[in-house]
Amino acid sequence: MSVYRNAVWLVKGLQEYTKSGYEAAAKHFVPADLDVNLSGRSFMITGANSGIGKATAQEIANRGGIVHIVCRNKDRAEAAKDEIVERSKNQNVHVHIVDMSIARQVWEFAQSFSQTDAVHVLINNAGCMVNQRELTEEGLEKNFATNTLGTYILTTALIPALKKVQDPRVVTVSSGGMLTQKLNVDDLQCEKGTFEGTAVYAQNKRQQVILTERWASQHKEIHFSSMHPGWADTPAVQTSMPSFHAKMQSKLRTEAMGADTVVWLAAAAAAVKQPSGLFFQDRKAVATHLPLASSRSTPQEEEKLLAALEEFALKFKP
Ligand SMILES: NC(=O)c1ccc[n+]([C@@H]2O[C@H](COP(=O)([O-])OP(=O)(O)OC[C@H]3O[C@@H](n4cnc5c(N)ncnc54)[C@H](O)[C@@H]3O)[C@@H](O)[C@H]2O)c1
Repeated sequence: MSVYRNAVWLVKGLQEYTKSGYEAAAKHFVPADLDVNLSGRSFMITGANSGIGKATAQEIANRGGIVHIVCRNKDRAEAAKDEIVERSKNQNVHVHIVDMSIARQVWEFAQSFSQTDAVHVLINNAGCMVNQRELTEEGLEKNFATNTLGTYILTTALIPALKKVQDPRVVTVSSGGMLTQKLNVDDLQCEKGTFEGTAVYAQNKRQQVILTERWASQHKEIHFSSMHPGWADTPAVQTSMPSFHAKMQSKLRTEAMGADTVVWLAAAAAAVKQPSGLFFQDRKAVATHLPLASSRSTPQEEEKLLAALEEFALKFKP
């Protein structure tokens, strides 16, 4: 089955996820959707010192939003902030230093942030594809800790604050790669079989899509969406997938093209006219399963994922 899924997905990717796929889709965009003034609205963006996250932060700052960038490395975060401020002339850009793979840090940050600041839109963008099985200082597999557990803790910890504001939204930057995976709750720490970074990453991205659906059904006051940015030329693709990057370089999207649907979901009025919980690509809700891929999970498997994440999260709650 995985050979079938990978083959169908690659053909789809070559048509849709590339720069030409973006240009074809963009012909149907409504440009006025992003003619918005975001002053007074607060956007938290994880992993915003580079790539899609930084391009998103720039677009939001350009429209007057209050931008909170959540990054691991202080120097890189400050440099990104300076660039965003310089280009947008918007001084309302704030840096927060958090390692999203360390559950305790994510908890502490979310709790202290919600005591002092408001958040209207949370953008879960930070992500990684670590190709060897590596453990965090808390003993968790690093891809899972960053992509799934970090996203889970930050989102659930901010839900009470999101419920206090007007038009709250959560956008999670997943990946079309998740289409190759069926949810697997039996090996969240990747202890069984051979470790393959791309598959582990895609499994985490599937988990993000399921979390988005679950959160949408549990918290009706908040608009949740997950999305695929397409294949964009970013540091993550250059370092984690060097041979894919070398082969595809001329066909990859720019970072701004990758960020377009994130910005649209975070800022456009049209986005919240769509139901909550869907998966987007190029400003359109798209299927979360390939045809005949047998990748659907049962409600019991999804409940098991949520219960496991809750258990991990509570273990590290300060
Ligand atoms: N570029 C693509 O083609 C593509 C395709 C599908 C999905 N994505 C997703 O887009 C998102 C952004 O990736 P990108 O391609 O812009 O790459 P990127 O490397 O530029 O961005 C990833 C960001 O996440 C940050 N990050 C990683 N681990 C972190 C941690 N532990 N704590 C805090 N921050 C951390 C990085 O520092 C970086 O700023 C990711 O979630 C990625 O999975 C990208």
